[in-house]
Amino acid sequence: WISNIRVNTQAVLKRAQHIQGQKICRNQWQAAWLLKGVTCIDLTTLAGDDTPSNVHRLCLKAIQPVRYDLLKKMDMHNKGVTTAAVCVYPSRVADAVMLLKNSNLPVASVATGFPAGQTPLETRLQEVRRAVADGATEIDIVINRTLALTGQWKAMFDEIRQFREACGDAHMKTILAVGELGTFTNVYKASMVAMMAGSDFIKTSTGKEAVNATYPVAIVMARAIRNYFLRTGHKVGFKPAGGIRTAQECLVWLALIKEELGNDWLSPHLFRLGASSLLADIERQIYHYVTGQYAAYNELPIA
Ligand SMILES: O=C[C@H](O)COP(=O)(O)O
Repeated sequence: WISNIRVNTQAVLKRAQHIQGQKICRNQWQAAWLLKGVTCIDLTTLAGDDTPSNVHRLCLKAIQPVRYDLLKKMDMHNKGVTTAAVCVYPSRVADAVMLLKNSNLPVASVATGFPAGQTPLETRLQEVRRAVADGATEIDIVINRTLALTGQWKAMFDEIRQFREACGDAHMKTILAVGELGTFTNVYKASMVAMMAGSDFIKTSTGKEAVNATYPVAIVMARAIRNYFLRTGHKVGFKPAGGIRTAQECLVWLALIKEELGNDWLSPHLFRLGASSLLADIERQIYHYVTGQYAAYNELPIA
């Protein structure tokens, strides 16, 4: 069944163009959608120079993602607006868990040889177990692109099953690294295999490939999620990640999810935006909505 899957490229591109070209909502509707976007962000730092202190700062930003006075002006100060999670490298999980221990915010860890996934299987499994032991309740694994590109779907399924087992109760998000899969057909197949192997979410990219989250690829993955739901009754989440930086892009992503998957997916349980610098622009747009002016850089703490 997996081998017979084919994707109509032209239809995908046309649909993506249509969604991208739609008018964006304005004023209070835009502010409300942007706040919804904030609650779906996996606030991320995945850099070689990460330290306990920049992870601490990230966690504080995740707890209070938009300035209190701005939320108060919108009567949203007591609605518990936080990001969905923070996402870090395995070595920084303990730092994030310590800072977030009094909040409900989950810590997500990338694992399995992120971003390339080119370490031995046992090392990748060990990395998952270690991140879970340190307190991560969400694990973002990367698939083995070698297996996908050589059509070894059953072997890929078996690997992801092992990651699933290593995750235990932690939610597993499976990163397809779509920019390295070559074709939409491979993206659809990889999505299906990842869902069949027990992924809670499928995620587009690591943020480290040359091409990351694009709207056409999102259409392909969303259709796979929808078809999987129709076949099994099981809802799998979707996480675009990599290169998502502006409030405008956030609005397009939300519109795409609403149209392709429906309102059930418009919640952090089933939708995440993986981003390291998107929040700053959203907060800037909210500042503009509330005050009528654009903020100077010193007026908004950096995410
Ligand atoms: O998983 C999240 C991505 O690595 C974030 O990518 P970004 O730094 O381009 O926002």
